[in-house]
Amino acid sequence: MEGKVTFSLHDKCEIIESITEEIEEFMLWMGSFGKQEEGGVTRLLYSEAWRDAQLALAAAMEQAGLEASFDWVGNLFGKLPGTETNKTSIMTGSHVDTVKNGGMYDGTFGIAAGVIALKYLKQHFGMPKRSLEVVSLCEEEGSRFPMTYWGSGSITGRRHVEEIALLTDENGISFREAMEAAGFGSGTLRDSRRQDIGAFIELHVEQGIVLERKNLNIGIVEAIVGQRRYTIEVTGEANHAGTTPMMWRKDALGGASGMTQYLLNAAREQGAPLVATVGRFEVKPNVANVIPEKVIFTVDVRHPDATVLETFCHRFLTEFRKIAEEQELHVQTHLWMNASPVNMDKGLSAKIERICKSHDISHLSMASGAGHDAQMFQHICPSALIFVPSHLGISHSPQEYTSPADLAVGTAVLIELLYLLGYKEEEI
Ligand SMILES: NC(=O)NC(NC(N)=O)C(=O)[O-]
Ligand SMILES: [Zn+2]
Ligand SMILES: [Zn+2]
Repeated sequence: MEGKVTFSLHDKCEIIESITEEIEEFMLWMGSFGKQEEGGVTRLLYSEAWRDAQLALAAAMEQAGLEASFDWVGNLFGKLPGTETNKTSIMTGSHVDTVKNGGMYDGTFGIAAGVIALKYLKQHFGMPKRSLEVVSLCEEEGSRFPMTYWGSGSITGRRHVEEIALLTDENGISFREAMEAAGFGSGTLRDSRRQDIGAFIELHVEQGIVLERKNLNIGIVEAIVGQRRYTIEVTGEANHAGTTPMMWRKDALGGASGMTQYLLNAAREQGAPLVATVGRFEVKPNVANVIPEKVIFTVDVRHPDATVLETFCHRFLTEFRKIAEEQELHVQTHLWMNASPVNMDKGLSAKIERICKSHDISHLSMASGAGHDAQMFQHICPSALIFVPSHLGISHSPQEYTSPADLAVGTAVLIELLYLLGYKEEEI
């Protein structure tokens, strides 16, 4: 194979043409696992839909000529073993889990593109010198349990089994129980921690509107924002809605809504790029004629600067305590996600830029306001994050959409990058 084929603009067009339909079909097929009546996709970690998707993906990987295997937590790998066995692996992929009633592309695209890229490379160039792997990461979103990056975190040593011991989902099912019911967390599977990854490349939909507005094909991510998530529990006193005068109530919802208003106003005041979200809000007992006894809600705050993020969080937590005290409520705050801002690898990003330039693919260096598995990998190896446009900038919604043509351009860039690293042994 050596020297037989080199990439050129002509080849790139051919690649795009030959994979456009394939990627579209793959995406639609994956979107059928966890398809909701409301139109979106729900694949929560270790659920039936999640398991069906992982098992079907394993079969698809084998069909594509890859060696498929699972690790202890349920990450799925498809490997094209390198002929030079002493070299570290080049890994690509993304997460298979979704938010509740989310889109078809978030996470899934990076896996689909990885499988198609490796299949293409094997068919056209045979076995690589350096092992190439595609990974379908078991969890990233934190949608079922208060735990994010469980897949990439387990591989990179940033998440540990002790952390899941006390976690339960909203139905009271424990993390352990769910993991074992799905067939994972057992001794027969190989340990998730990896020390042999030379580079990680994630292809993902932008989930924002920048690329589409600017009419560009590719985003090369320079940095990912820092992100914190809290669960806030406000406790008051349940009492009769008719007989309890307003000034003698301990209304948990009154307090929680004041906290929410404070948070959102403070975020607006602070201005971009800071963002704050209350995405979950649970009232107990949630009955019309009972003063709410308890409210549990989540806070998600993001900013690219760690100090600004820290200062803002300190400010709203102090105010939450003040509001609780004034209204004779009890407030408990639990920080369960604290991801620092991360810069992606400059060398890999420069390579991606070079590929785009050489093929006249329009591109932009940009920041990511969403969290990504690539930020976990960047802690252990050079990692890159490549975006393709999201139509109307909508994500975490059934309306999420990227055209097959845009997906194919991203996949073609991935193919070339993997080719350079795996077959041409370009230095990382
Ligand atoms: N790409 C994502 O949608 N990531 C999401 N999930 C995490 N873990 O950051 C998020 O909320 O940004
Ligand atoms: Zn997401
Ligand atoms: Zn994602």
